[in-house]
Formats: sequence, C-alpha cells, structure tokens
Amino acid sequence: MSKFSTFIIGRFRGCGYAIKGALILIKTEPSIQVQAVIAIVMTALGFYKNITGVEWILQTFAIGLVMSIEGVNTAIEAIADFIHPDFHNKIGFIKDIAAGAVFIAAITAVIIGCVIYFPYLF
Ligand SMILES: Nc1ncnc2c1ncn2[C@@H]1O[C@H](COP(=O)(O)OP(=O)(O)OP(=O)(O)O)[C@@H](O)[C@H]1O
Repeated sequence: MSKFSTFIIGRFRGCGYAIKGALILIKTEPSIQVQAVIAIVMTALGFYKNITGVEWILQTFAIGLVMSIEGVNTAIEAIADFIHPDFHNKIGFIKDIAAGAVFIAAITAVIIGCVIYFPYLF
C-alpha cells in the first residue's frame, strides 16, 4: 500500500474515533446533553428570528466553543480520576481550572447570544 493510501486510511480511522468520542460525550455527559438541547433551541430561534449570516456564524461558533471545551473538560476530569482517584488538592485545582475554562466559554456564548437577539426583541 502506498504512503498516500496509508495516510488517507489513517485520517478516516482518526475521524471514526473522533465521531465515536463525540457520540460518547452526547450519550453519557449530562452537561453536554443540556448544552445540546440549548444548541437545538438556539438554532430553532435563529430560524424563527431569521438571523443574518454573520449572526449564524457567531451563534454556531459560540455553540461549538462551549461544547468542545466541555468535552476537553470531561477528558481532563477522566484523566484526573484515572491517575489519582483519591482526594488531592492538586486534582481539585486541575478540575477547578478546567471547569473555569468552560465557564469562560459559557459566559462568552451568553454575551454573543444577547448581542444577537436583543435587537430582535427590543
Ligand atoms: N479527587 C479530588 N480531589 C480534590 N478535589 C476534587 C476531587 N474530585 C473532585 N474535586 C472537586 O470537586 C469538583 C467537582 O468535581 P467533579 O469531578 O465531580 O466534576 P463535576 O464538575 O461535577 O463534573 P461532572 O458533573 O462532569 O462529573 C472539582 O472541581 C474539585 O473542586
């Protein structure tokens, strides 16, 4: 098999693992499930209010930002629990800052949502 074919097969296999990971997140993580419901509601609201192309880009970016950082946070929590299942201040610190990153993304998404929808409401 040529180097190119091996490269292409490797990339497809990588995509398969990534899709599997995304499905695991949606099936098992309550935070991601809540965020997915909010994403669906906001998408429906976007169609209802007929938001502009730029507003769609901002909204989609905000949804992707929050859900992907939540996924990374979940992975960090899983690593922390695996390497040190018992209580440890450093593990608490690591989990807190990972959760803090999700919080920052969520606040950003709320601000983007307000900037998009306030003009349609008032
Ligand atoms: N092993 C530990 N050692 C010290 N503190 C911990 C430990 N595990 C959790 N904590 C503290 O509890 C908080 C919540 O941790 P937890 O793993 O339950 O995450 P969570 O935010 O509830 O995530 P999820 O709901 O996705 O499980 C952490 O942010 C941290 O402050």
